[in-house]
Amino acid sequence: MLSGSSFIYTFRTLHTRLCSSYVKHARFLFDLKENDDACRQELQYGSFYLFHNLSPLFRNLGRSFCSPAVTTSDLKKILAGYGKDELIIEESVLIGSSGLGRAEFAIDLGSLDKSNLEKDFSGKFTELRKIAMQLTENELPLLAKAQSLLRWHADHQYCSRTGKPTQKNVSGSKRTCHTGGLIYYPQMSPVVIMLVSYKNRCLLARQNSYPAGMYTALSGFCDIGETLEETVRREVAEEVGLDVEFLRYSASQHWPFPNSSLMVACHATVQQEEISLNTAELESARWFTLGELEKALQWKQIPEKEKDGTAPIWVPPKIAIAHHLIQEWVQEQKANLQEDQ
Ligand SMILES: NC(=O)C1=CN([C@@H]2O[C@H](COP(=O)(O)OP(=O)(O)OC[C@H]3O[C@@H](n4cnc5c(N)ncnc54)[C@H](OP(=O)(O)O)[C@@H]3O)[C@@H](O)[C@H]2O)C=CC1
Ligand SMILES: [Mg+2]
Repeated sequence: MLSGSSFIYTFRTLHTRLCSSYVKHARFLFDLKENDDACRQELQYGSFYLFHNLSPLFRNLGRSFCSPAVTTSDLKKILAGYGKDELIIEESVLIGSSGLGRAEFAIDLGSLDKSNLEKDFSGKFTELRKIAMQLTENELPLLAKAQSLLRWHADHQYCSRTGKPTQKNVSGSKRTCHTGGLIYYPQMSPVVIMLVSYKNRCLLARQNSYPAGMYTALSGFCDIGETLEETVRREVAEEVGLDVEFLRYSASQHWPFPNSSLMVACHATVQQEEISLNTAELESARWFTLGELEKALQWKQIPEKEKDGTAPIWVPPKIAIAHHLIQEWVQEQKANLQEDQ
Protein backbone atom coordinates (compact mmCIF):
# COMPACT_ATOMS: atom_id res chain seq x y z
CA MET A 1 0.00 0.00 0.00
CA LEU A 2 1.46 3.38 -1.00
CA SER A 3 1.54 6.28 1.45
CA GLY A 4 0.08 9.62 0.27
CA SER A 5 3.37 11.25 -0.73
CA SER A 6 4.89 8.17 -2.43
CA PHE A 7 1.60 7.69 -4.30
CA ILE A 8 1.83 11.24 -5.61
CA TYR A 9 5.50 10.66 -6.49
CA THR A 10 4.71 7.41 -8.34
CA PHE A 11 1.77 9.03 -10.11
CA ARG A 12 3.97 11.96 -11.19
CA THR A 13 6.72 9.66 -12.44
CA LEU A 14 4.20 7.56 -14.34
CA HIS A 15 2.49 10.67 -15.69
CA THR A 16 5.86 12.05 -16.83
CA ARG A 17 6.70 8.74 -18.54
CA LEU A 18 3.31 8.59 -20.23
CA CYS A 19 3.37 12.19 -21.43
CA SER A 20 4.93 12.55 -24.83
CA SER A 21 7.68 15.13 -25.09
CA TYR A 22 5.31 17.18 -27.26
CA VAL A 23 2.67 17.24 -24.50
CA LYS A 24 5.30 18.28 -21.94
CA HIS A 25 6.49 21.02 -24.25
CA ALA A 26 2.92 22.30 -24.81
CA ARG A 27 2.09 22.28 -21.07
CA PHE A 28 5.39 24.01 -20.22
CA LEU A 29 4.63 26.85 -22.65
CA PHE A 30 0.99 27.06 -21.56
CA ASP A 31 2.13 27.59 -17.97
CA LEU A 32 4.62 30.30 -18.95
CA LYS A 33 2.02 32.11 -21.08
CA GLU A 34 -0.55 32.17 -18.28
CA ASN A 35 1.65 32.53 -15.20
CA ASP A 36 3.68 35.77 -14.93
CA ASP A 37 5.79 34.53 -11.98
CA ALA A 38 6.77 31.28 -13.71
CA CYS A 39 7.67 33.18 -16.87
CA ARG A 40 9.67 35.82 -14.96
CA GLN A 41 11.66 32.99 -13.36
CA GLU A 42 12.23 31.27 -16.70
CA LEU A 43 13.63 34.53 -18.10
CA GLN A 44 16.67 33.90 -15.85
CA TYR A 45 17.53 30.60 -17.61
CA GLY A 46 16.22 31.03 -21.13
CA SER A 47 17.86 32.04 -24.39
CA PHE A 48 17.18 35.13 -26.45
CA TYR A 49 16.91 35.87 -30.17
CA LEU A 50 17.92 39.48 -30.75
CA PHE A 51 16.21 41.99 -33.04
CA HIS A 52 16.80 45.64 -33.85
CA ASN A 53 13.74 47.47 -35.21
CA LEU A 54 12.33 44.05 -36.20
CA SER A 55 15.49 42.88 -38.04
CA PRO A 56 17.00 39.72 -36.50
CA LEU A 57 20.70 39.41 -35.63
CA PHE A 58 22.57 37.02 -37.95
CA ARG A 59 26.06 35.61 -37.93
CA ASN A 60 27.63 34.78 -41.28
CA LEU A 61 28.83 31.15 -41.24
CA GLY A 62 30.43 31.31 -44.70
CA ARG A 63 27.92 29.35 -46.77
CA SER A 64 24.94 30.02 -44.51
CA PHE A 65 23.63 32.32 -41.79
CA CYS A 66 22.46 31.62 -38.26
CA SER A 67 20.59 33.69 -35.75
CA PRO A 68 22.39 33.05 -32.44
CA ALA A 69 20.41 32.33 -29.27
CA VAL A 70 22.10 34.32 -26.50
CA THR A 71 21.92 33.19 -22.85
CA THR A 72 20.32 35.41 -20.20
CA SER A 73 23.62 35.96 -18.41
CA ASP A 74 25.46 37.02 -21.61
CA LEU A 75 22.60 39.32 -22.58
CA LYS A 76 22.40 40.85 -19.09
CA LYS A 77 26.17 41.47 -19.04
CA ILE A 78 26.04 43.36 -22.34
CA LEU A 79 22.84 45.27 -21.57
CA ALA A 80 24.27 46.29 -18.17
CA GLY A 81 26.95 48.17 -20.15
CA TYR A 82 24.13 50.27 -21.62
CA GLY A 83 22.42 50.61 -18.20
CA LYS A 84 19.47 48.65 -19.66
CA ASP A 85 19.49 45.13 -18.20
CA GLU A 86 15.88 45.61 -16.99
CA LEU A 87 14.84 45.56 -20.69
CA ILE A 88 14.98 41.76 -20.52
CA ILE A 89 11.84 41.63 -18.39
CA GLU A 90 10.01 44.56 -19.93
CA GLU A 91 10.53 43.93 -23.62
CA SER A 92 11.03 40.23 -24.25
CA VAL A 93 8.37 37.90 -25.65
CA LEU A 94 8.14 34.14 -25.27
CA ILE A 95 8.45 32.38 -28.65
CA GLY A 96 8.99 28.69 -27.82
CA SER A 97 11.18 26.24 -25.97
CA SER A 98 14.43 24.53 -26.86
CA GLY A 99 14.99 20.78 -27.08
CA LEU A 100 16.61 21.09 -23.63
CA GLY A 101 13.31 22.24 -22.12
CA ARG A 102 14.30 25.86 -21.61
CA ALA A 103 12.21 28.82 -22.73
CA GLU A 104 13.19 30.81 -25.80
CA PHE A 105 12.49 34.53 -25.96
CA ALA A 106 12.89 37.33 -28.49
CA ILE A 107 13.74 40.92 -27.68
CA ASP A 108 13.90 44.06 -29.82
CA LEU A 109 16.86 46.23 -28.85
CA GLY A 110 15.81 49.04 -31.21
CA SER A 111 16.25 51.64 -28.44
CA LEU A 112 20.05 50.95 -28.35
CA ASP A 113 22.78 51.82 -30.86
CA LYS A 114 22.74 49.27 -33.69
CA SER A 115 26.40 49.25 -34.69
CA ASN A 116 27.61 48.97 -31.09
CA LEU A 117 25.24 46.02 -30.51
CA GLU A 118 26.49 44.37 -33.71
CA LYS A 119 30.05 44.56 -32.37
CA ASP A 120 29.00 43.30 -28.92
CA PHE A 121 27.11 40.31 -30.34
CA SER A 122 29.39 39.63 -33.37
CA GLY A 123 26.64 39.75 -35.98
CA LYS A 124 24.56 41.97 -38.25
CA PHE A 125 20.91 42.94 -37.89
CA THR A 126 19.43 42.04 -41.28
CA GLU A 127 15.89 42.29 -42.67
CA LEU A 128 14.28 38.87 -42.35
CA ARG A 129 12.82 39.02 -45.86
CA LYS A 130 16.29 39.54 -47.40
CA ILE A 131 17.75 36.48 -45.73
CA ALA A 132 14.70 34.19 -45.48
CA MET A 133 15.68 31.99 -48.46
CA GLN A 134 18.98 31.10 -46.80
CA LEU A 135 17.45 29.89 -43.54
CA THR A 136 16.56 26.35 -42.58
CA GLU A 137 12.95 25.13 -42.46
CA ASN A 138 13.17 25.14 -38.62
CA GLU A 139 14.80 28.52 -38.22
CA LEU A 140 12.49 30.63 -40.40
CA PRO A 141 9.19 29.83 -38.60
CA LEU A 142 10.71 30.66 -35.20
CA LEU A 143 12.13 33.99 -36.38
CA ALA A 144 8.93 34.76 -38.31
CA LYS A 145 6.89 34.17 -35.16
CA ALA A 146 9.28 36.31 -33.10
CA GLN A 147 9.20 39.16 -35.61
CA SER A 148 5.39 39.08 -35.89
CA LEU A 149 4.93 39.08 -32.10
CA LEU A 150 7.43 41.91 -31.59
CA ARG A 151 5.73 43.92 -34.37
CA TRP A 152 2.31 43.35 -32.81
CA HIS A 153 3.54 44.66 -29.43
CA ALA A 154 5.21 47.68 -31.05
CA ASP A 155 1.93 48.49 -32.85
CA HIS A 156 -0.38 48.00 -29.83
CA GLN A 157 1.17 50.24 -27.19
CA TYR A 158 -2.12 52.14 -26.75
CA CYS A 159 -5.71 51.06 -26.22
CA SER A 160 -7.81 51.83 -29.31
CA ARG A 161 -10.84 52.57 -27.13
CA THR A 162 -9.44 54.63 -24.19
CA GLY A 163 -6.24 55.93 -25.82
CA LYS A 164 -4.31 54.96 -22.62
CA PRO A 165 -1.07 52.91 -22.63
CA THR A 166 -1.51 49.10 -22.61
CA GLN A 167 0.71 46.74 -20.55
CA LYS A 168 2.08 43.45 -21.80
CA ASN A 169 2.05 40.34 -19.57
CA VAL A 170 5.50 38.83 -18.94
CA SER A 171 5.33 36.27 -21.77
CA GLY A 172 3.89 38.77 -24.27
CA SER A 173 0.85 36.60 -25.03
CA LYS A 174 -1.49 39.60 -24.44
CA ARG A 175 -1.70 43.30 -23.58
CA THR A 176 -4.16 44.85 -21.11
CA CYS A 177 -5.67 48.31 -20.87
CA HIS A 178 -6.19 48.57 -17.10
CA THR A 179 -8.21 51.79 -17.47
CA GLY A 180 -10.82 50.24 -19.74
CA GLY A 181 -10.43 46.64 -18.51
CA LEU A 182 -9.73 45.51 -22.08
CA ILE A 183 -7.45 42.67 -23.14
CA TYR A 184 -5.79 42.54 -26.58
CA TYR A 185 -4.40 39.31 -28.06
CA PRO A 186 -1.90 39.05 -30.97
CA GLN A 187 -3.73 38.61 -34.27
CA MET A 188 -3.08 37.12 -37.70
CA SER A 189 -5.05 37.81 -40.88
CA PRO A 190 -6.44 34.66 -42.53
CA VAL A 191 -5.43 34.40 -46.20
CA VAL A 192 -6.35 31.69 -48.70
CA ILE A 193 -3.88 30.57 -51.36
CA MET A 194 -5.19 28.25 -54.04
CA LEU A 195 -3.70 26.45 -56.99
CA VAL A 196 -6.45 26.46 -59.59
CA SER A 197 -6.36 23.69 -62.17
CA TYR A 198 -8.32 22.79 -65.28
CA LYS A 199 -7.75 19.33 -66.82
CA ASN A 200 -3.95 18.87 -66.99
CA ARG A 201 -2.89 22.50 -66.55
CA CYS A 202 -2.80 24.83 -63.59
CA LEU A 203 -3.09 28.56 -63.26
CA LEU A 204 -0.38 30.87 -61.92
CA ALA A 205 -0.43 34.66 -61.83
CA ARG A 206 1.77 37.64 -61.10
CA GLN A 207 1.31 41.13 -59.69
CA ASN A 208 3.41 43.94 -61.17
CA SER A 209 5.26 44.28 -57.83
CA TYR A 210 6.69 40.73 -58.09
CA PRO A 211 10.31 40.19 -59.23
CA ALA A 212 10.60 39.67 -63.02
CA GLY A 213 9.53 36.19 -64.15
CA MET A 214 8.00 35.09 -60.83
CA TYR A 215 4.54 33.50 -61.04
CA THR A 216 2.62 32.10 -58.08
CA ALA A 217 -0.75 30.70 -57.00
CA LEU A 218 -3.74 33.06 -56.53
CA SER A 219 -4.26 34.35 -53.00
CA GLY A 220 -6.38 36.79 -51.04
CA PHE A 221 -7.37 37.99 -47.58
CA CYS A 222 -10.59 36.68 -46.03
CA ASP A 223 -13.31 39.29 -45.71
CA ILE A 224 -14.97 39.50 -42.32
CA GLY A 225 -17.86 37.00 -42.04
CA GLU A 226 -16.57 34.71 -44.81
CA THR A 227 -15.75 31.01 -44.61
CA LEU A 228 -12.48 29.89 -46.20
CA GLU A 229 -14.48 28.20 -48.97
CA GLU A 230 -16.29 31.46 -49.73
CA THR A 231 -13.02 33.41 -49.84
CA VAL A 232 -11.50 30.94 -52.31
CA ARG A 233 -14.53 31.19 -54.58
CA ARG A 234 -14.70 35.01 -54.37
CA GLU A 235 -10.95 35.57 -54.90
CA VAL A 236 -10.79 33.27 -57.93
CA ALA A 237 -13.87 34.98 -59.40
CA GLU A 238 -12.51 38.48 -58.65
CA GLU A 239 -8.97 37.92 -59.88
CA VAL A 240 -9.39 35.69 -62.96
CA GLY A 241 -13.16 35.45 -63.57
CA LEU A 242 -13.40 31.68 -63.01
CA ASP A 243 -15.95 29.75 -60.90
CA VAL A 244 -14.44 27.18 -58.49
CA GLU A 245 -16.06 23.77 -58.63
CA PHE A 246 -14.10 21.59 -56.14
CA LEU A 247 -11.77 22.50 -53.32
CA ARG A 248 -9.23 20.36 -51.42
CA TYR A 249 -7.28 21.53 -48.34
CA SER A 250 -3.54 20.98 -48.49
CA ALA A 251 -1.62 22.73 -45.68
CA SER A 252 -1.16 26.00 -43.82
CA GLN A 253 1.66 28.36 -42.95
CA HIS A 254 2.27 31.44 -40.83
CA TRP A 255 3.59 34.15 -43.18
CA PRO A 256 5.17 37.23 -41.59
CA PHE A 257 5.51 39.43 -44.73
CA PRO A 258 4.45 42.25 -44.75
CA ASN A 259 2.28 41.52 -41.68
CA SER A 260 1.24 38.38 -39.89
CA SER A 261 -1.01 36.16 -42.06
CA LEU A 262 -2.23 32.61 -41.64
CA MET A 263 -1.96 31.18 -45.16
CA VAL A 264 -4.45 28.36 -45.80
CA ALA A 265 -3.42 26.50 -48.92
CA CYS A 266 -5.67 24.38 -51.14
CA HIS A 267 -6.16 22.95 -54.60
CA ALA A 268 -9.18 24.17 -56.57
CA THR A 269 -10.60 22.93 -59.86
CA VAL A 270 -12.66 24.91 -62.38
CA GLN A 271 -14.71 23.85 -65.39
CA GLN A 272 -13.77 26.58 -67.84
CA GLU A 273 -10.54 27.69 -69.45
CA GLU A 274 -11.12 31.28 -70.50
CA ILE A 275 -9.52 33.72 -68.07
CA SER A 276 -10.91 37.21 -67.50
CA LEU A 277 -8.01 39.05 -65.86
CA ASN A 278 -8.68 41.69 -63.19
CA THR A 279 -5.93 44.14 -64.12
CA ALA A 280 -6.48 46.20 -60.95
CA GLU A 281 -5.12 43.18 -59.00
CA LEU A 282 -2.90 41.24 -61.39
CA GLU A 283 -0.45 41.94 -64.20
CA SER A 284 -0.82 38.52 -65.79
CA ALA A 285 -2.35 35.06 -65.26
CA ARG A 286 -2.06 32.00 -67.45
CA TRP A 287 -2.28 28.21 -67.61
CA PHE A 288 0.93 26.20 -67.17
CA THR A 289 1.74 22.66 -68.25
CA LEU A 290 3.49 20.03 -66.12
CA GLY A 291 6.71 20.47 -68.13
CA GLU A 292 6.73 24.25 -67.67
CA LEU A 293 6.29 23.92 -63.90
CA GLU A 294 8.97 21.23 -63.55
CA LYS A 295 11.35 23.68 -65.21
CA ALA A 296 10.16 26.63 -63.08
CA LEU A 297 10.68 24.59 -59.87
CA GLN A 298 14.30 23.87 -60.74
CA TRP A 299 15.58 27.38 -60.00
CA LYS A 300 17.25 27.44 -56.58
CA GLN A 301 17.84 31.20 -56.76
CA ILE A 302 16.36 34.09 -58.73
CA PRO A 303 17.38 33.42 -62.37
CA GLU A 304 19.35 35.90 -64.50
CA LYS A 305 17.48 37.50 -67.41
CA GLU A 306 18.00 36.03 -70.92
CA LYS A 307 20.15 37.89 -73.49
CA ASP A 308 16.98 39.35 -75.09
CA GLY A 309 15.95 40.83 -71.70
CA THR A 310 13.14 38.36 -70.97
CA ALA A 311 13.05 36.74 -67.55
CA PRO A 312 12.77 32.93 -67.21
CA ILE A 313 9.61 31.76 -65.42
CA TRP A 314 10.25 30.79 -61.78
CA VAL A 315 8.07 30.12 -58.74
CA PRO A 316 8.43 31.09 -55.04
CA PRO A 317 11.16 29.23 -53.08
CA LYS A 318 10.63 26.32 -50.66
CA ILE A 319 9.97 28.58 -47.67
CA ALA A 320 6.68 29.76 -49.28
CA ILE A 321 3.59 27.57 -49.13
CA ALA A 322 2.96 28.42 -52.79
CA HIS A 323 6.01 26.28 -53.61
CA HIS A 324 4.56 23.36 -51.66
CA LEU A 325 1.23 23.61 -53.57
CA ILE A 326 2.95 23.70 -56.96
CA GLN A 327 5.25 20.82 -56.02
CA GLU A 328 2.26 18.79 -54.83
CA TRP A 329 0.37 19.40 -58.09
CA VAL A 330 3.46 18.37 -60.12
CA GLN A 331 3.81 15.12 -58.13
CA GLU A 332 0.11 14.32 -58.60
CA GLN A 333 0.27 14.96 -62.35
CA LYS A 334 3.31 12.68 -62.65
CA ALA A 335 1.55 9.96 -60.65
CA ASN A 336 -1.52 10.27 -62.96
CA LEU A 337 0.68 9.94 -66.04
CA GLN A 338 2.31 6.79 -64.64
CA GLU A 339 -1.10 5.27 -63.90
CA ASP A 340 -2.22 5.97 -67.49
CA GLN A 341 0.79 4.15 -68.96
N1 LIG B 1 3.63 32.28 -48.52
C1 LIG B 1 3.23 32.28 -49.79
O1 LIG B 1 3.44 31.29 -50.51
C2 LIG B 1 2.49 33.47 -50.35
C3 LIG B 1 2.05 34.49 -49.52
N2 LIG B 1 1.28 35.52 -50.01
C4 LIG B 1 0.79 36.52 -49.05
O2 LIG B 1 -0.62 36.49 -49.07
C5 LIG B 1 -1.14 37.77 -48.70
C6 LIG B 1 -2.31 38.12 -49.58
O3 LIG B 1 -1.85 38.40 -50.85
P1 LIG B 1 -2.71 39.10 -52.00
O4 LIG B 1 -3.05 38.08 -53.02
O5 LIG B 1 -1.91 40.25 -52.46
O6 LIG B 1 -4.06 39.60 -51.26
P2 LIG B 1 -5.41 40.17 -51.94
O7 LIG B 1 -5.64 39.52 -53.26
O8 LIG B 1 -6.50 40.08 -50.90
O9 LIG B 1 -5.11 41.69 -52.24
C7 LIG B 1 -4.20 42.46 -51.53
C8 LIG B 1 -4.91 43.72 -51.08
O10 LIG B 1 -5.70 43.47 -49.94
C9 LIG B 1 -5.64 44.58 -49.05
N3 LIG B 1 -5.19 44.12 -47.72
C10 LIG B 1 -3.96 44.20 -47.16
N4 LIG B 1 -3.94 43.68 -45.92
C11 LIG B 1 -5.21 43.27 -45.68
C12 LIG B 1 -5.81 42.64 -44.57
N5 LIG B 1 -5.12 42.33 -43.47
N6 LIG B 1 -7.12 42.31 -44.69
C13 LIG B 1 -7.81 42.61 -45.80
N7 LIG B 1 -7.29 43.20 -46.90
C14 LIG B 1 -5.99 43.53 -46.82
C15 LIG B 1 -4.67 45.57 -49.64
O11 LIG B 1 -5.42 46.52 -50.36
P3 LIG B 1 -5.19 48.09 -50.19
O12 LIG B 1 -3.71 48.28 -50.09
O13 LIG B 1 -5.82 48.67 -51.41
O14 LIG B 1 -5.91 48.45 -48.93
C16 LIG B 1 -3.88 44.73 -50.61
O15 LIG B 1 -3.38 45.45 -51.70
C17 LIG B 1 0.05 38.73 -48.72
O16 LIG B 1 0.44 38.99 -47.39
C18 LIG B 1 1.16 37.94 -49.42
O17 LIG B 1 2.45 38.29 -48.93
C19 LIG B 1 0.91 35.56 -51.32
C20 LIG B 1 1.33 34.58 -52.21
C21 LIG B 1 2.21 33.50 -51.80
MG1 LIG C 1 -4.62 38.33 -54.49
